[in-house]
Amino acid sequence: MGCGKSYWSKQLSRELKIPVCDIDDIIEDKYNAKIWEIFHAKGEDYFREIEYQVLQDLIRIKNDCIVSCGGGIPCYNNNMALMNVHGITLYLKASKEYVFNNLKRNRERRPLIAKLNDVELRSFIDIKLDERKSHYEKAMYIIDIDNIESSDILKTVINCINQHELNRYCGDNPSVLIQPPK
Ligand SMILES: Nc1ncnc2c1ncn2[C@@H]1O[C@H](COP(=O)(O)OP(=O)(O)OP(=O)(O)O)[C@@H](O)[C@H]1O
Ligand SMILES: O=C(O)C1=C[C@@H](O)[C@@H](O)[C@H](O)C1
Ligand SMILES: [Mg+2]
Repeated sequence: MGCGKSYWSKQLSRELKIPVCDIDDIIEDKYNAKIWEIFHAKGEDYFREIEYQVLQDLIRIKNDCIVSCGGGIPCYNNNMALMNVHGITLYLKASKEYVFNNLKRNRERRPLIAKLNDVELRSFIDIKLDERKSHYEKAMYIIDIDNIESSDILKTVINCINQHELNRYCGDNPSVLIQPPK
């Protein structure tokens, strides 16, 4: 939630030349409405259902892409398990202060925090991150972004993906790892 998934996934997409699918953006395009408008008109339960549908659509299409999920996705339905089965999942773990600094700007675009003042926003982040922690931590990789220079975050994400692919390729035959290039 607010840790920079949308921001970093776009950078990652440019770097790896793999398309990015930001689930919030897909929903806004598909329903021709802003996320906050959907929340206001139809409520949160409806929004969680369409998030789930869009995630399933992305899985069905099976194109290689970088998916930036909404902050709530891992905590509803069986979304986290689905993402773990069908992709490589990374949690950009950020402290409450880091998230506050990201979210205090443009909060009107996020329906869950639009009407909160700074004190209320801090309290919301405090409660939500505690509530969501166990879901977020089911990701395959956890990157502690508070302790990484901003200029190194992308590199760390790419290293994680490469390492994952290498392990998957090698399976239980680690000798592949040490073969020199032909
Ligand atoms: N490294 C960064 N440098 C500058 N701005 C950043 C950085 N990371 C995040 N931001 C800004 O912080 C805000 C929150 O980031 P972003 O929207 O990417 O978070 P998110 O994890 O996608 O949130 P959500 O869970 O709501 O989808 C945005 O305004 C974004 O531009
Ligand atoms: O943390 C959340 O629950 C949300 C995060 C955003 O990505 C949007 O999906 C929406 O504002 C809800
Ligand atoms: Mg986002």
